[in-house]
Amino acid sequence: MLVGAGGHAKVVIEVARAQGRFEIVGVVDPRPPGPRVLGVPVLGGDEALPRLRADGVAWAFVALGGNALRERIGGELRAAGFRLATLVHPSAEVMPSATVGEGAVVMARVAVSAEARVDDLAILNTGAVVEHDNLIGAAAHVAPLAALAGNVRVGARALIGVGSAVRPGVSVGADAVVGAGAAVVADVPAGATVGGVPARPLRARGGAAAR
Ligand SMILES: CC(=O)SCCNC(=O)CCNC(=O)[C@H](O)C(C)(C)COP(=O)(O)OP(=O)(O)OC[C@H]1O[C@@H](n2cnc3c(N)ncnc32)[C@H](O)[C@@H]1OP(=O)(O)O
Repeated sequence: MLVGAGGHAKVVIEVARAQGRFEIVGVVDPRPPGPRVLGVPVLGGDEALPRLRADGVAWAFVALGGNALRERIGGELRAAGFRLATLVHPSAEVMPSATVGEGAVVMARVAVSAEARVDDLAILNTGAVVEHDNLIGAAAHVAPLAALAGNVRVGARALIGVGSAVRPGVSVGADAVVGAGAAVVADVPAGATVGGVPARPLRARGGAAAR
């Protein structure tokens, strides 16, 4: 069962189908765009969760792009007795010494290198490169084609924007945002928004949709 019926959920459904480990019985979303998402039925809003658990649905996945929201809903699902699935597209390369946490998704053509650690509820989006010894914090999001060199640390709920690059050994703090196309050459404080080449603090206006 998935929580969320938006664009991110569509990709998650495709990844789950390609992986072939889980049968998706339905989607839960209080404001779905329609009765089905890629053919998967919408089963209702949050009120449907206890019934699904009672009916024997054991596994859940939070298919929501917002990092803080995904972390919160993941905690609520666990408290309600669900286990969080780990979804990995078959075209992704996850080296044997790397680990990927519960509730995390690894999209198509992602590379996760030696001894990288990807914590629970993280998103590694299409084509991202997570090099050796990286630590990707809980509910962080590495967007499509972002490249993290060796020994990079990404804090919980941080967003590494599409197509950005992060220098070896750099730490990006919790809840920070790295803008699309940035080159991050120095540590980013928790909660900061940076962008550009090299990345500098931005006076971001905070549009949630842009994230
Ligand atoms: C499958 C998927 O879609 S996954 C989606 C992953 N999401 C992303 O990668 C999104 C990353 N987000 C961004 O890059 C956003 O532009 C943000 C978060 C950096 C800023 O967004 P907002 O807070 O809405 O800021 P806004 O667009 O109003 O721009 C504020 C200023 O920063 C500048 N700016 C915005 N983004 C960037 C950027 N990536 N690099 C450099 N400068 C930027 C703007 O030009 C503007 O400058 P000005 O004040 O001189 O006019």
